[in-house]
Amino acid sequence: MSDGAALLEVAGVHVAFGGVQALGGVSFQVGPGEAVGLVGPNGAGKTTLFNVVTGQLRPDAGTVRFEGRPLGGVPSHRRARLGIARTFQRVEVFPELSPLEHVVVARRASRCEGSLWADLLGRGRLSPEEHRAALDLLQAVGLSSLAEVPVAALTLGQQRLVELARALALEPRLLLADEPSSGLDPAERASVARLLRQLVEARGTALLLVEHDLALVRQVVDRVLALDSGALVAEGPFDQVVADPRVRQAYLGRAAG
Ligand SMILES: Nc1ncnc2c1ncn2[C@@H]1O[C@H](COP(=O)(O)OP(=O)(O)OP(=O)(O)O)[C@@H](O)[C@H]1O
Repeated sequence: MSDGAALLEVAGVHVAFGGVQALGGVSFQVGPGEAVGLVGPNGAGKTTLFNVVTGQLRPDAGTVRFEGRPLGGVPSHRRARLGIARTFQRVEVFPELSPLEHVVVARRASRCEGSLWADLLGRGRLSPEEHRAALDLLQAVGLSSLAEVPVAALTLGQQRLVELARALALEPRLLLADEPSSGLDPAERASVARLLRQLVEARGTALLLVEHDLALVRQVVDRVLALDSGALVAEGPFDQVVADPRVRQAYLGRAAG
Protein backbone atom coordinates (compact mmCIF):
# COMPACT_ATOMS: atom_id res chain seq x y z
CA MET A 1 0.00 0.00 0.00
CA SER A 2 1.32 3.46 -0.79
CA ASP A 3 1.86 5.98 2.02
CA GLY A 4 -0.90 8.23 0.71
CA ALA A 5 -3.54 5.50 1.08
CA ALA A 6 -2.89 4.66 4.73
CA LEU A 7 -5.65 5.09 7.31
CA LEU A 8 -3.36 3.98 10.13
CA GLU A 9 0.38 4.28 9.90
CA VAL A 10 2.61 2.91 12.65
CA ALA A 11 6.30 3.70 12.25
CA GLY A 12 9.28 2.54 14.29
CA VAL A 13 7.37 1.96 17.54
CA HIS A 14 9.43 0.89 20.53
CA VAL A 15 8.05 0.05 23.97
CA ALA A 16 9.96 -1.38 26.93
CA PHE A 17 8.62 -2.28 30.36
CA GLY A 18 11.64 -2.05 32.64
CA GLY A 19 14.13 -4.45 31.09
CA VAL A 20 11.53 -6.19 28.88
CA GLN A 21 11.33 -5.02 25.29
CA ALA A 22 7.66 -5.43 24.31
CA LEU A 23 7.95 -3.75 20.88
CA GLY A 24 11.25 -3.29 19.12
CA GLY A 25 10.66 -0.97 16.17
CA VAL A 26 7.33 -2.03 14.66
CA SER A 27 6.11 -0.41 11.42
CA PHE A 28 3.03 -1.20 9.33
CA GLN A 29 0.01 0.41 7.69
CA VAL A 30 -3.70 -0.33 7.47
CA GLY A 31 -5.69 1.04 4.54
CA PRO A 32 -9.26 2.40 4.69
CA GLY A 33 -11.74 -0.49 4.88
CA GLU A 34 -8.97 -3.06 5.12
CA ALA A 35 -9.17 -6.02 7.54
CA VAL A 36 -5.77 -6.94 8.95
CA GLY A 37 -5.03 -9.76 11.38
CA LEU A 38 -2.31 -9.39 14.00
CA VAL A 39 -1.12 -12.81 15.14
CA GLY A 40 1.72 -14.10 17.26
CA PRO A 41 2.39 -16.23 20.34
CA ASN A 42 1.70 -15.11 23.91
CA GLY A 43 3.82 -12.14 24.87
CA ALA A 44 4.60 -11.18 21.25
CA GLY A 45 3.44 -7.59 21.87
CA LYS A 46 -0.02 -7.55 20.27
CA THR A 47 -1.93 -5.93 23.14
CA THR A 48 0.93 -3.49 23.72
CA LEU A 49 0.64 -2.43 20.09
CA PHE A 50 -3.12 -1.90 20.49
CA ASN A 51 -2.49 0.20 23.58
CA VAL A 52 -0.06 2.37 21.64
CA VAL A 53 -2.55 2.90 18.79
CA THR A 54 -5.42 3.78 21.15
CA GLY A 55 -3.23 6.08 23.24
CA GLN A 56 -3.45 4.02 26.43
CA LEU A 57 0.32 3.67 26.30
CA ARG A 58 2.90 6.19 25.13
CA PRO A 59 5.68 4.54 23.08
CA ASP A 60 9.32 5.14 24.00
CA ALA A 61 9.97 5.92 20.32
CA GLY A 62 8.11 5.90 17.01
CA THR A 63 4.95 7.49 15.64
CA VAL A 64 1.32 6.62 15.01
CA ARG A 65 -0.58 8.53 12.33
CA PHE A 66 -4.30 8.31 11.65
CA GLU A 67 -5.54 9.72 8.36
CA GLY A 68 -2.12 11.33 8.04
CA ARG A 69 -2.35 13.10 11.38
CA PRO A 70 0.32 12.35 14.02
CA LEU A 71 -1.36 11.12 17.21
CA GLY A 72 1.51 11.72 19.65
CA GLY A 73 0.06 13.44 22.71
CA VAL A 74 -3.57 12.90 21.60
CA PRO A 75 -5.39 11.21 24.54
CA SER A 76 -7.47 8.03 24.12
CA HIS A 77 -10.88 9.68 24.29
CA ARG A 78 -9.93 12.09 21.49
CA ARG A 79 -8.59 9.23 19.38
CA ALA A 80 -11.99 7.56 19.82
CA ARG A 81 -13.66 10.70 18.50
CA LEU A 82 -11.30 10.73 15.56
CA GLY A 83 -12.60 7.26 14.66
CA ILE A 84 -10.50 4.66 16.50
CA ALA A 85 -12.55 2.22 18.60
CA ARG A 86 -11.49 -0.92 20.43
CA THR A 87 -12.76 -3.97 22.24
CA PHE A 88 -10.82 -5.55 25.08
CA GLN A 89 -9.27 -8.96 25.67
CA ARG A 90 -11.02 -9.07 29.06
CA VAL A 91 -14.57 -7.84 28.58
CA GLU A 92 -14.99 -4.36 30.10
CA VAL A 93 -18.65 -3.57 30.58
CA PHE A 94 -20.83 -1.97 33.28
CA PRO A 95 -22.72 -4.90 34.87
CA GLU A 96 -25.75 -2.85 35.90
CA LEU A 97 -26.30 -1.09 32.60
CA SER A 98 -28.26 -2.66 29.76
CA PRO A 99 -26.88 -3.17 26.24
CA LEU A 100 -29.08 -0.26 25.14
CA GLU A 101 -27.53 2.03 27.76
CA HIS A 102 -24.00 0.98 26.77
CA VAL A 103 -24.67 1.92 23.17
CA VAL A 104 -26.40 5.22 24.02
CA VAL A 105 -23.63 6.34 26.40
CA ALA A 106 -20.95 5.53 23.81
CA ARG A 107 -22.83 7.31 21.05
CA ARG A 108 -23.34 10.42 23.17
CA ALA A 109 -19.72 10.44 24.31
CA SER A 110 -18.48 10.21 20.73
CA ARG A 111 -20.70 13.12 19.71
CA CYS A 112 -19.97 15.13 22.86
CA GLU A 113 -23.71 15.05 23.64
CA GLY A 114 -25.20 14.84 27.13
CA SER A 115 -23.29 14.27 30.34
CA LEU A 116 -21.55 10.95 30.82
CA TRP A 117 -22.35 10.98 34.54
CA ALA A 118 -25.99 11.83 33.95
CA ASP A 119 -26.07 8.95 31.47
CA LEU A 120 -24.47 6.54 33.91
CA LEU A 121 -26.85 7.60 36.65
CA GLY A 122 -29.78 7.00 34.36
CA ARG A 123 -30.77 10.65 34.13
CA GLY A 124 -29.98 11.26 30.50
CA ARG A 125 -33.26 11.42 28.57
CA LEU A 126 -33.41 9.22 25.53
CA SER A 127 -34.76 10.75 22.33
CA PRO A 128 -36.78 8.50 19.99
CA GLU A 129 -34.01 8.86 17.39
CA GLU A 130 -31.35 7.71 19.89
CA HIS A 131 -33.51 4.79 20.94
CA ARG A 132 -34.03 3.69 17.35
CA ALA A 133 -30.35 4.07 16.40
CA ALA A 134 -29.26 2.07 19.47
CA LEU A 135 -31.79 -0.68 18.75
CA ASP A 136 -30.65 -0.86 15.12
CA LEU A 137 -27.09 -1.43 16.29
CA LEU A 138 -28.13 -4.06 18.81
CA GLN A 139 -30.12 -5.78 16.12
CA ALA A 140 -27.05 -5.81 13.88
CA VAL A 141 -25.12 -7.73 16.56
CA GLY A 142 -28.08 -9.99 17.39
CA LEU A 143 -28.91 -8.53 20.81
CA SER A 144 -32.17 -6.67 20.21
CA SER A 145 -34.19 -9.09 22.34
CA LEU A 146 -31.82 -8.44 25.28
CA ALA A 147 -31.58 -4.67 24.78
CA GLU A 148 -32.93 -3.74 28.23
CA VAL A 149 -31.53 -6.58 30.35
CA PRO A 150 -28.68 -5.72 32.79
CA VAL A 151 -25.42 -6.85 31.22
CA ALA A 152 -24.58 -8.86 34.37
CA ALA A 153 -27.33 -11.31 33.36
CA LEU A 154 -25.82 -11.97 29.93
CA THR A 155 -23.40 -14.73 28.92
CA LEU A 156 -19.77 -13.88 28.20
CA GLY A 157 -20.48 -14.24 24.50
CA GLN A 158 -23.36 -11.78 24.72
CA GLN A 159 -21.21 -9.38 26.75
CA ARG A 160 -18.59 -9.47 23.99
CA LEU A 161 -21.32 -8.52 21.54
CA VAL A 162 -22.29 -5.59 23.81
CA GLU A 163 -18.67 -4.43 23.67
CA LEU A 164 -18.71 -4.73 19.92
CA ALA A 165 -21.98 -2.79 19.64
CA ARG A 166 -20.58 -0.11 21.93
CA ALA A 167 -17.46 0.20 19.75
CA LEU A 168 -19.63 0.42 16.62
CA ALA A 169 -21.73 3.15 18.23
CA LEU A 170 -18.67 5.38 17.80
CA GLU A 171 -19.04 4.85 14.03
CA PRO A 172 -15.32 4.13 13.89
CA ARG A 173 -13.19 4.23 10.77
CA LEU A 174 -10.91 1.71 12.47
CA LEU A 175 -11.87 -1.01 14.95
CA LEU A 176 -9.21 -2.71 17.04
CA ALA A 177 -10.63 -6.03 18.24
CA ASP A 178 -8.57 -7.82 20.92
CA GLU A 179 -9.38 -11.54 20.96
CA PRO A 180 -13.10 -11.07 20.35
CA SER A 181 -13.76 -14.83 20.31
CA SER A 182 -11.97 -15.62 23.58
CA GLY A 183 -14.19 -17.70 25.90
CA LEU A 184 -16.93 -18.16 23.29
CA ASP A 185 -18.45 -21.43 22.09
CA PRO A 186 -18.14 -22.46 18.42
CA ALA A 187 -21.54 -21.04 17.43
CA GLU A 188 -20.74 -17.72 19.08
CA ARG A 189 -17.32 -17.67 17.39
CA ALA A 190 -18.94 -18.18 14.02
CA SER A 191 -21.33 -15.30 14.63
CA VAL A 192 -18.51 -12.98 15.75
CA ALA A 193 -16.58 -13.88 12.58
CA ARG A 194 -19.63 -13.14 10.41
CA LEU A 195 -20.23 -9.86 12.19
CA LEU A 196 -16.68 -8.65 11.81
CA ARG A 197 -16.59 -9.50 8.12
CA GLN A 198 -19.94 -7.80 7.63
CA LEU A 199 -18.62 -4.74 9.43
CA VAL A 200 -15.77 -4.45 6.95
CA GLU A 201 -17.85 -5.19 3.87
CA ALA A 202 -21.06 -3.31 4.66
CA ARG A 203 -19.76 -0.36 6.67
CA GLY A 204 -16.29 -0.04 5.15
CA THR A 205 -14.76 -0.03 8.65
CA ALA A 206 -11.08 -0.96 8.76
CA LEU A 207 -10.27 -3.72 11.23
CA LEU A 208 -7.14 -4.68 13.13
CA LEU A 209 -7.86 -8.07 14.67
CA VAL A 210 -5.85 -9.81 17.38
CA GLU A 211 -7.09 -13.35 17.67
CA HIS A 212 -5.62 -16.69 18.73
CA ASP A 213 -8.24 -18.63 16.74
CA LEU A 214 -6.43 -18.71 13.41
CA ALA A 215 -9.41 -20.23 11.59
CA LEU A 216 -11.40 -17.14 12.56
CA VAL A 217 -8.58 -14.85 11.46
CA ARG A 218 -8.48 -16.57 8.08
CA GLN A 219 -12.22 -16.11 7.67
CA VAL A 220 -12.23 -12.41 8.49
CA VAL A 221 -9.07 -10.67 7.31
CA ASP A 222 -7.57 -9.60 3.99
CA ARG A 223 -3.97 -9.67 5.22
CA VAL A 224 -2.00 -10.82 8.25
CA LEU A 225 0.88 -9.35 10.27
CA ALA A 226 2.85 -11.76 12.45
CA LEU A 227 4.62 -10.49 15.55
CA ASP A 228 7.19 -12.37 17.58
CA SER A 229 9.08 -10.96 20.58
CA GLY A 230 8.09 -7.42 19.64
CA ALA A 231 9.13 -7.60 15.99
CA LEU A 232 7.13 -8.11 12.80
CA VAL A 233 8.41 -11.36 11.30
CA ALA A 234 6.00 -11.80 8.38
CA GLU A 235 3.27 -9.92 6.53
CA GLY A 236 0.96 -10.94 3.69
CA PRO A 237 -1.98 -13.21 2.80
CA PHE A 238 -3.04 -15.61 5.59
CA ASP A 239 -1.83 -18.84 3.95
CA GLN A 240 1.54 -17.34 3.12
CA VAL A 241 2.09 -15.97 6.62
CA VAL A 242 1.16 -19.16 8.49
CA ALA A 243 3.44 -21.15 6.18
CA ASP A 244 6.37 -18.79 6.84
CA PRO A 245 9.16 -20.64 8.69
CA ARG A 246 9.70 -17.67 11.04
CA VAL A 247 6.04 -17.74 12.06
CA ARG A 248 6.04 -21.52 12.54
CA GLN A 249 9.20 -21.22 14.61
CA ALA A 250 7.67 -18.43 16.73
CA TYR A 251 4.66 -20.58 17.65
CA LEU A 252 6.55 -23.87 17.99
CA GLY A 253 9.40 -22.30 19.96
CA ARG A 254 6.97 -20.75 22.40
CA ALA A 255 4.90 -23.96 22.68
CA ALA A 256 8.04 -25.99 23.30
CA GLY A 257 9.22 -23.47 25.91
N1 LIG B 1 2.24 -3.46 31.99
C1 LIG B 1 3.28 -4.27 31.74
N2 LIG B 1 4.32 -4.33 32.59
C2 LIG B 1 5.38 -5.14 32.35
N3 LIG B 1 5.49 -5.94 31.27
C3 LIG B 1 4.48 -5.94 30.41
C4 LIG B 1 3.31 -5.12 30.58
N4 LIG B 1 2.45 -5.32 29.54
C5 LIG B 1 3.07 -6.24 28.76
N5 LIG B 1 4.26 -6.59 29.27
C6 LIG B 1 5.23 -7.53 28.66
O1 LIG B 1 5.42 -7.10 27.31
C7 LIG B 1 5.46 -8.22 26.44
C8 LIG B 1 4.33 -8.11 25.41
O2 LIG B 1 3.08 -8.31 26.07
P1 LIG B 1 1.68 -8.21 25.33
O3 LIG B 1 0.61 -8.35 26.37
O4 LIG B 1 1.66 -7.01 24.48
O5 LIG B 1 1.72 -9.51 24.40
P2 LIG B 1 0.52 -10.21 23.61
O6 LIG B 1 1.09 -10.56 22.29
O7 LIG B 1 -0.68 -9.33 23.64
O8 LIG B 1 0.30 -11.51 24.48
P3 LIG B 1 -1.05 -12.38 24.71
O9 LIG B 1 -1.31 -13.07 23.40
O10 LIG B 1 -0.66 -13.33 25.80
O11 LIG B 1 -2.12 -11.42 25.11
C9 LIG B 1 5.39 -9.46 27.31
O12 LIG B 1 6.70 -9.87 27.61
C10 LIG B 1 4.69 -8.95 28.55
O13 LIG B 1 5.04 -9.72 29.68
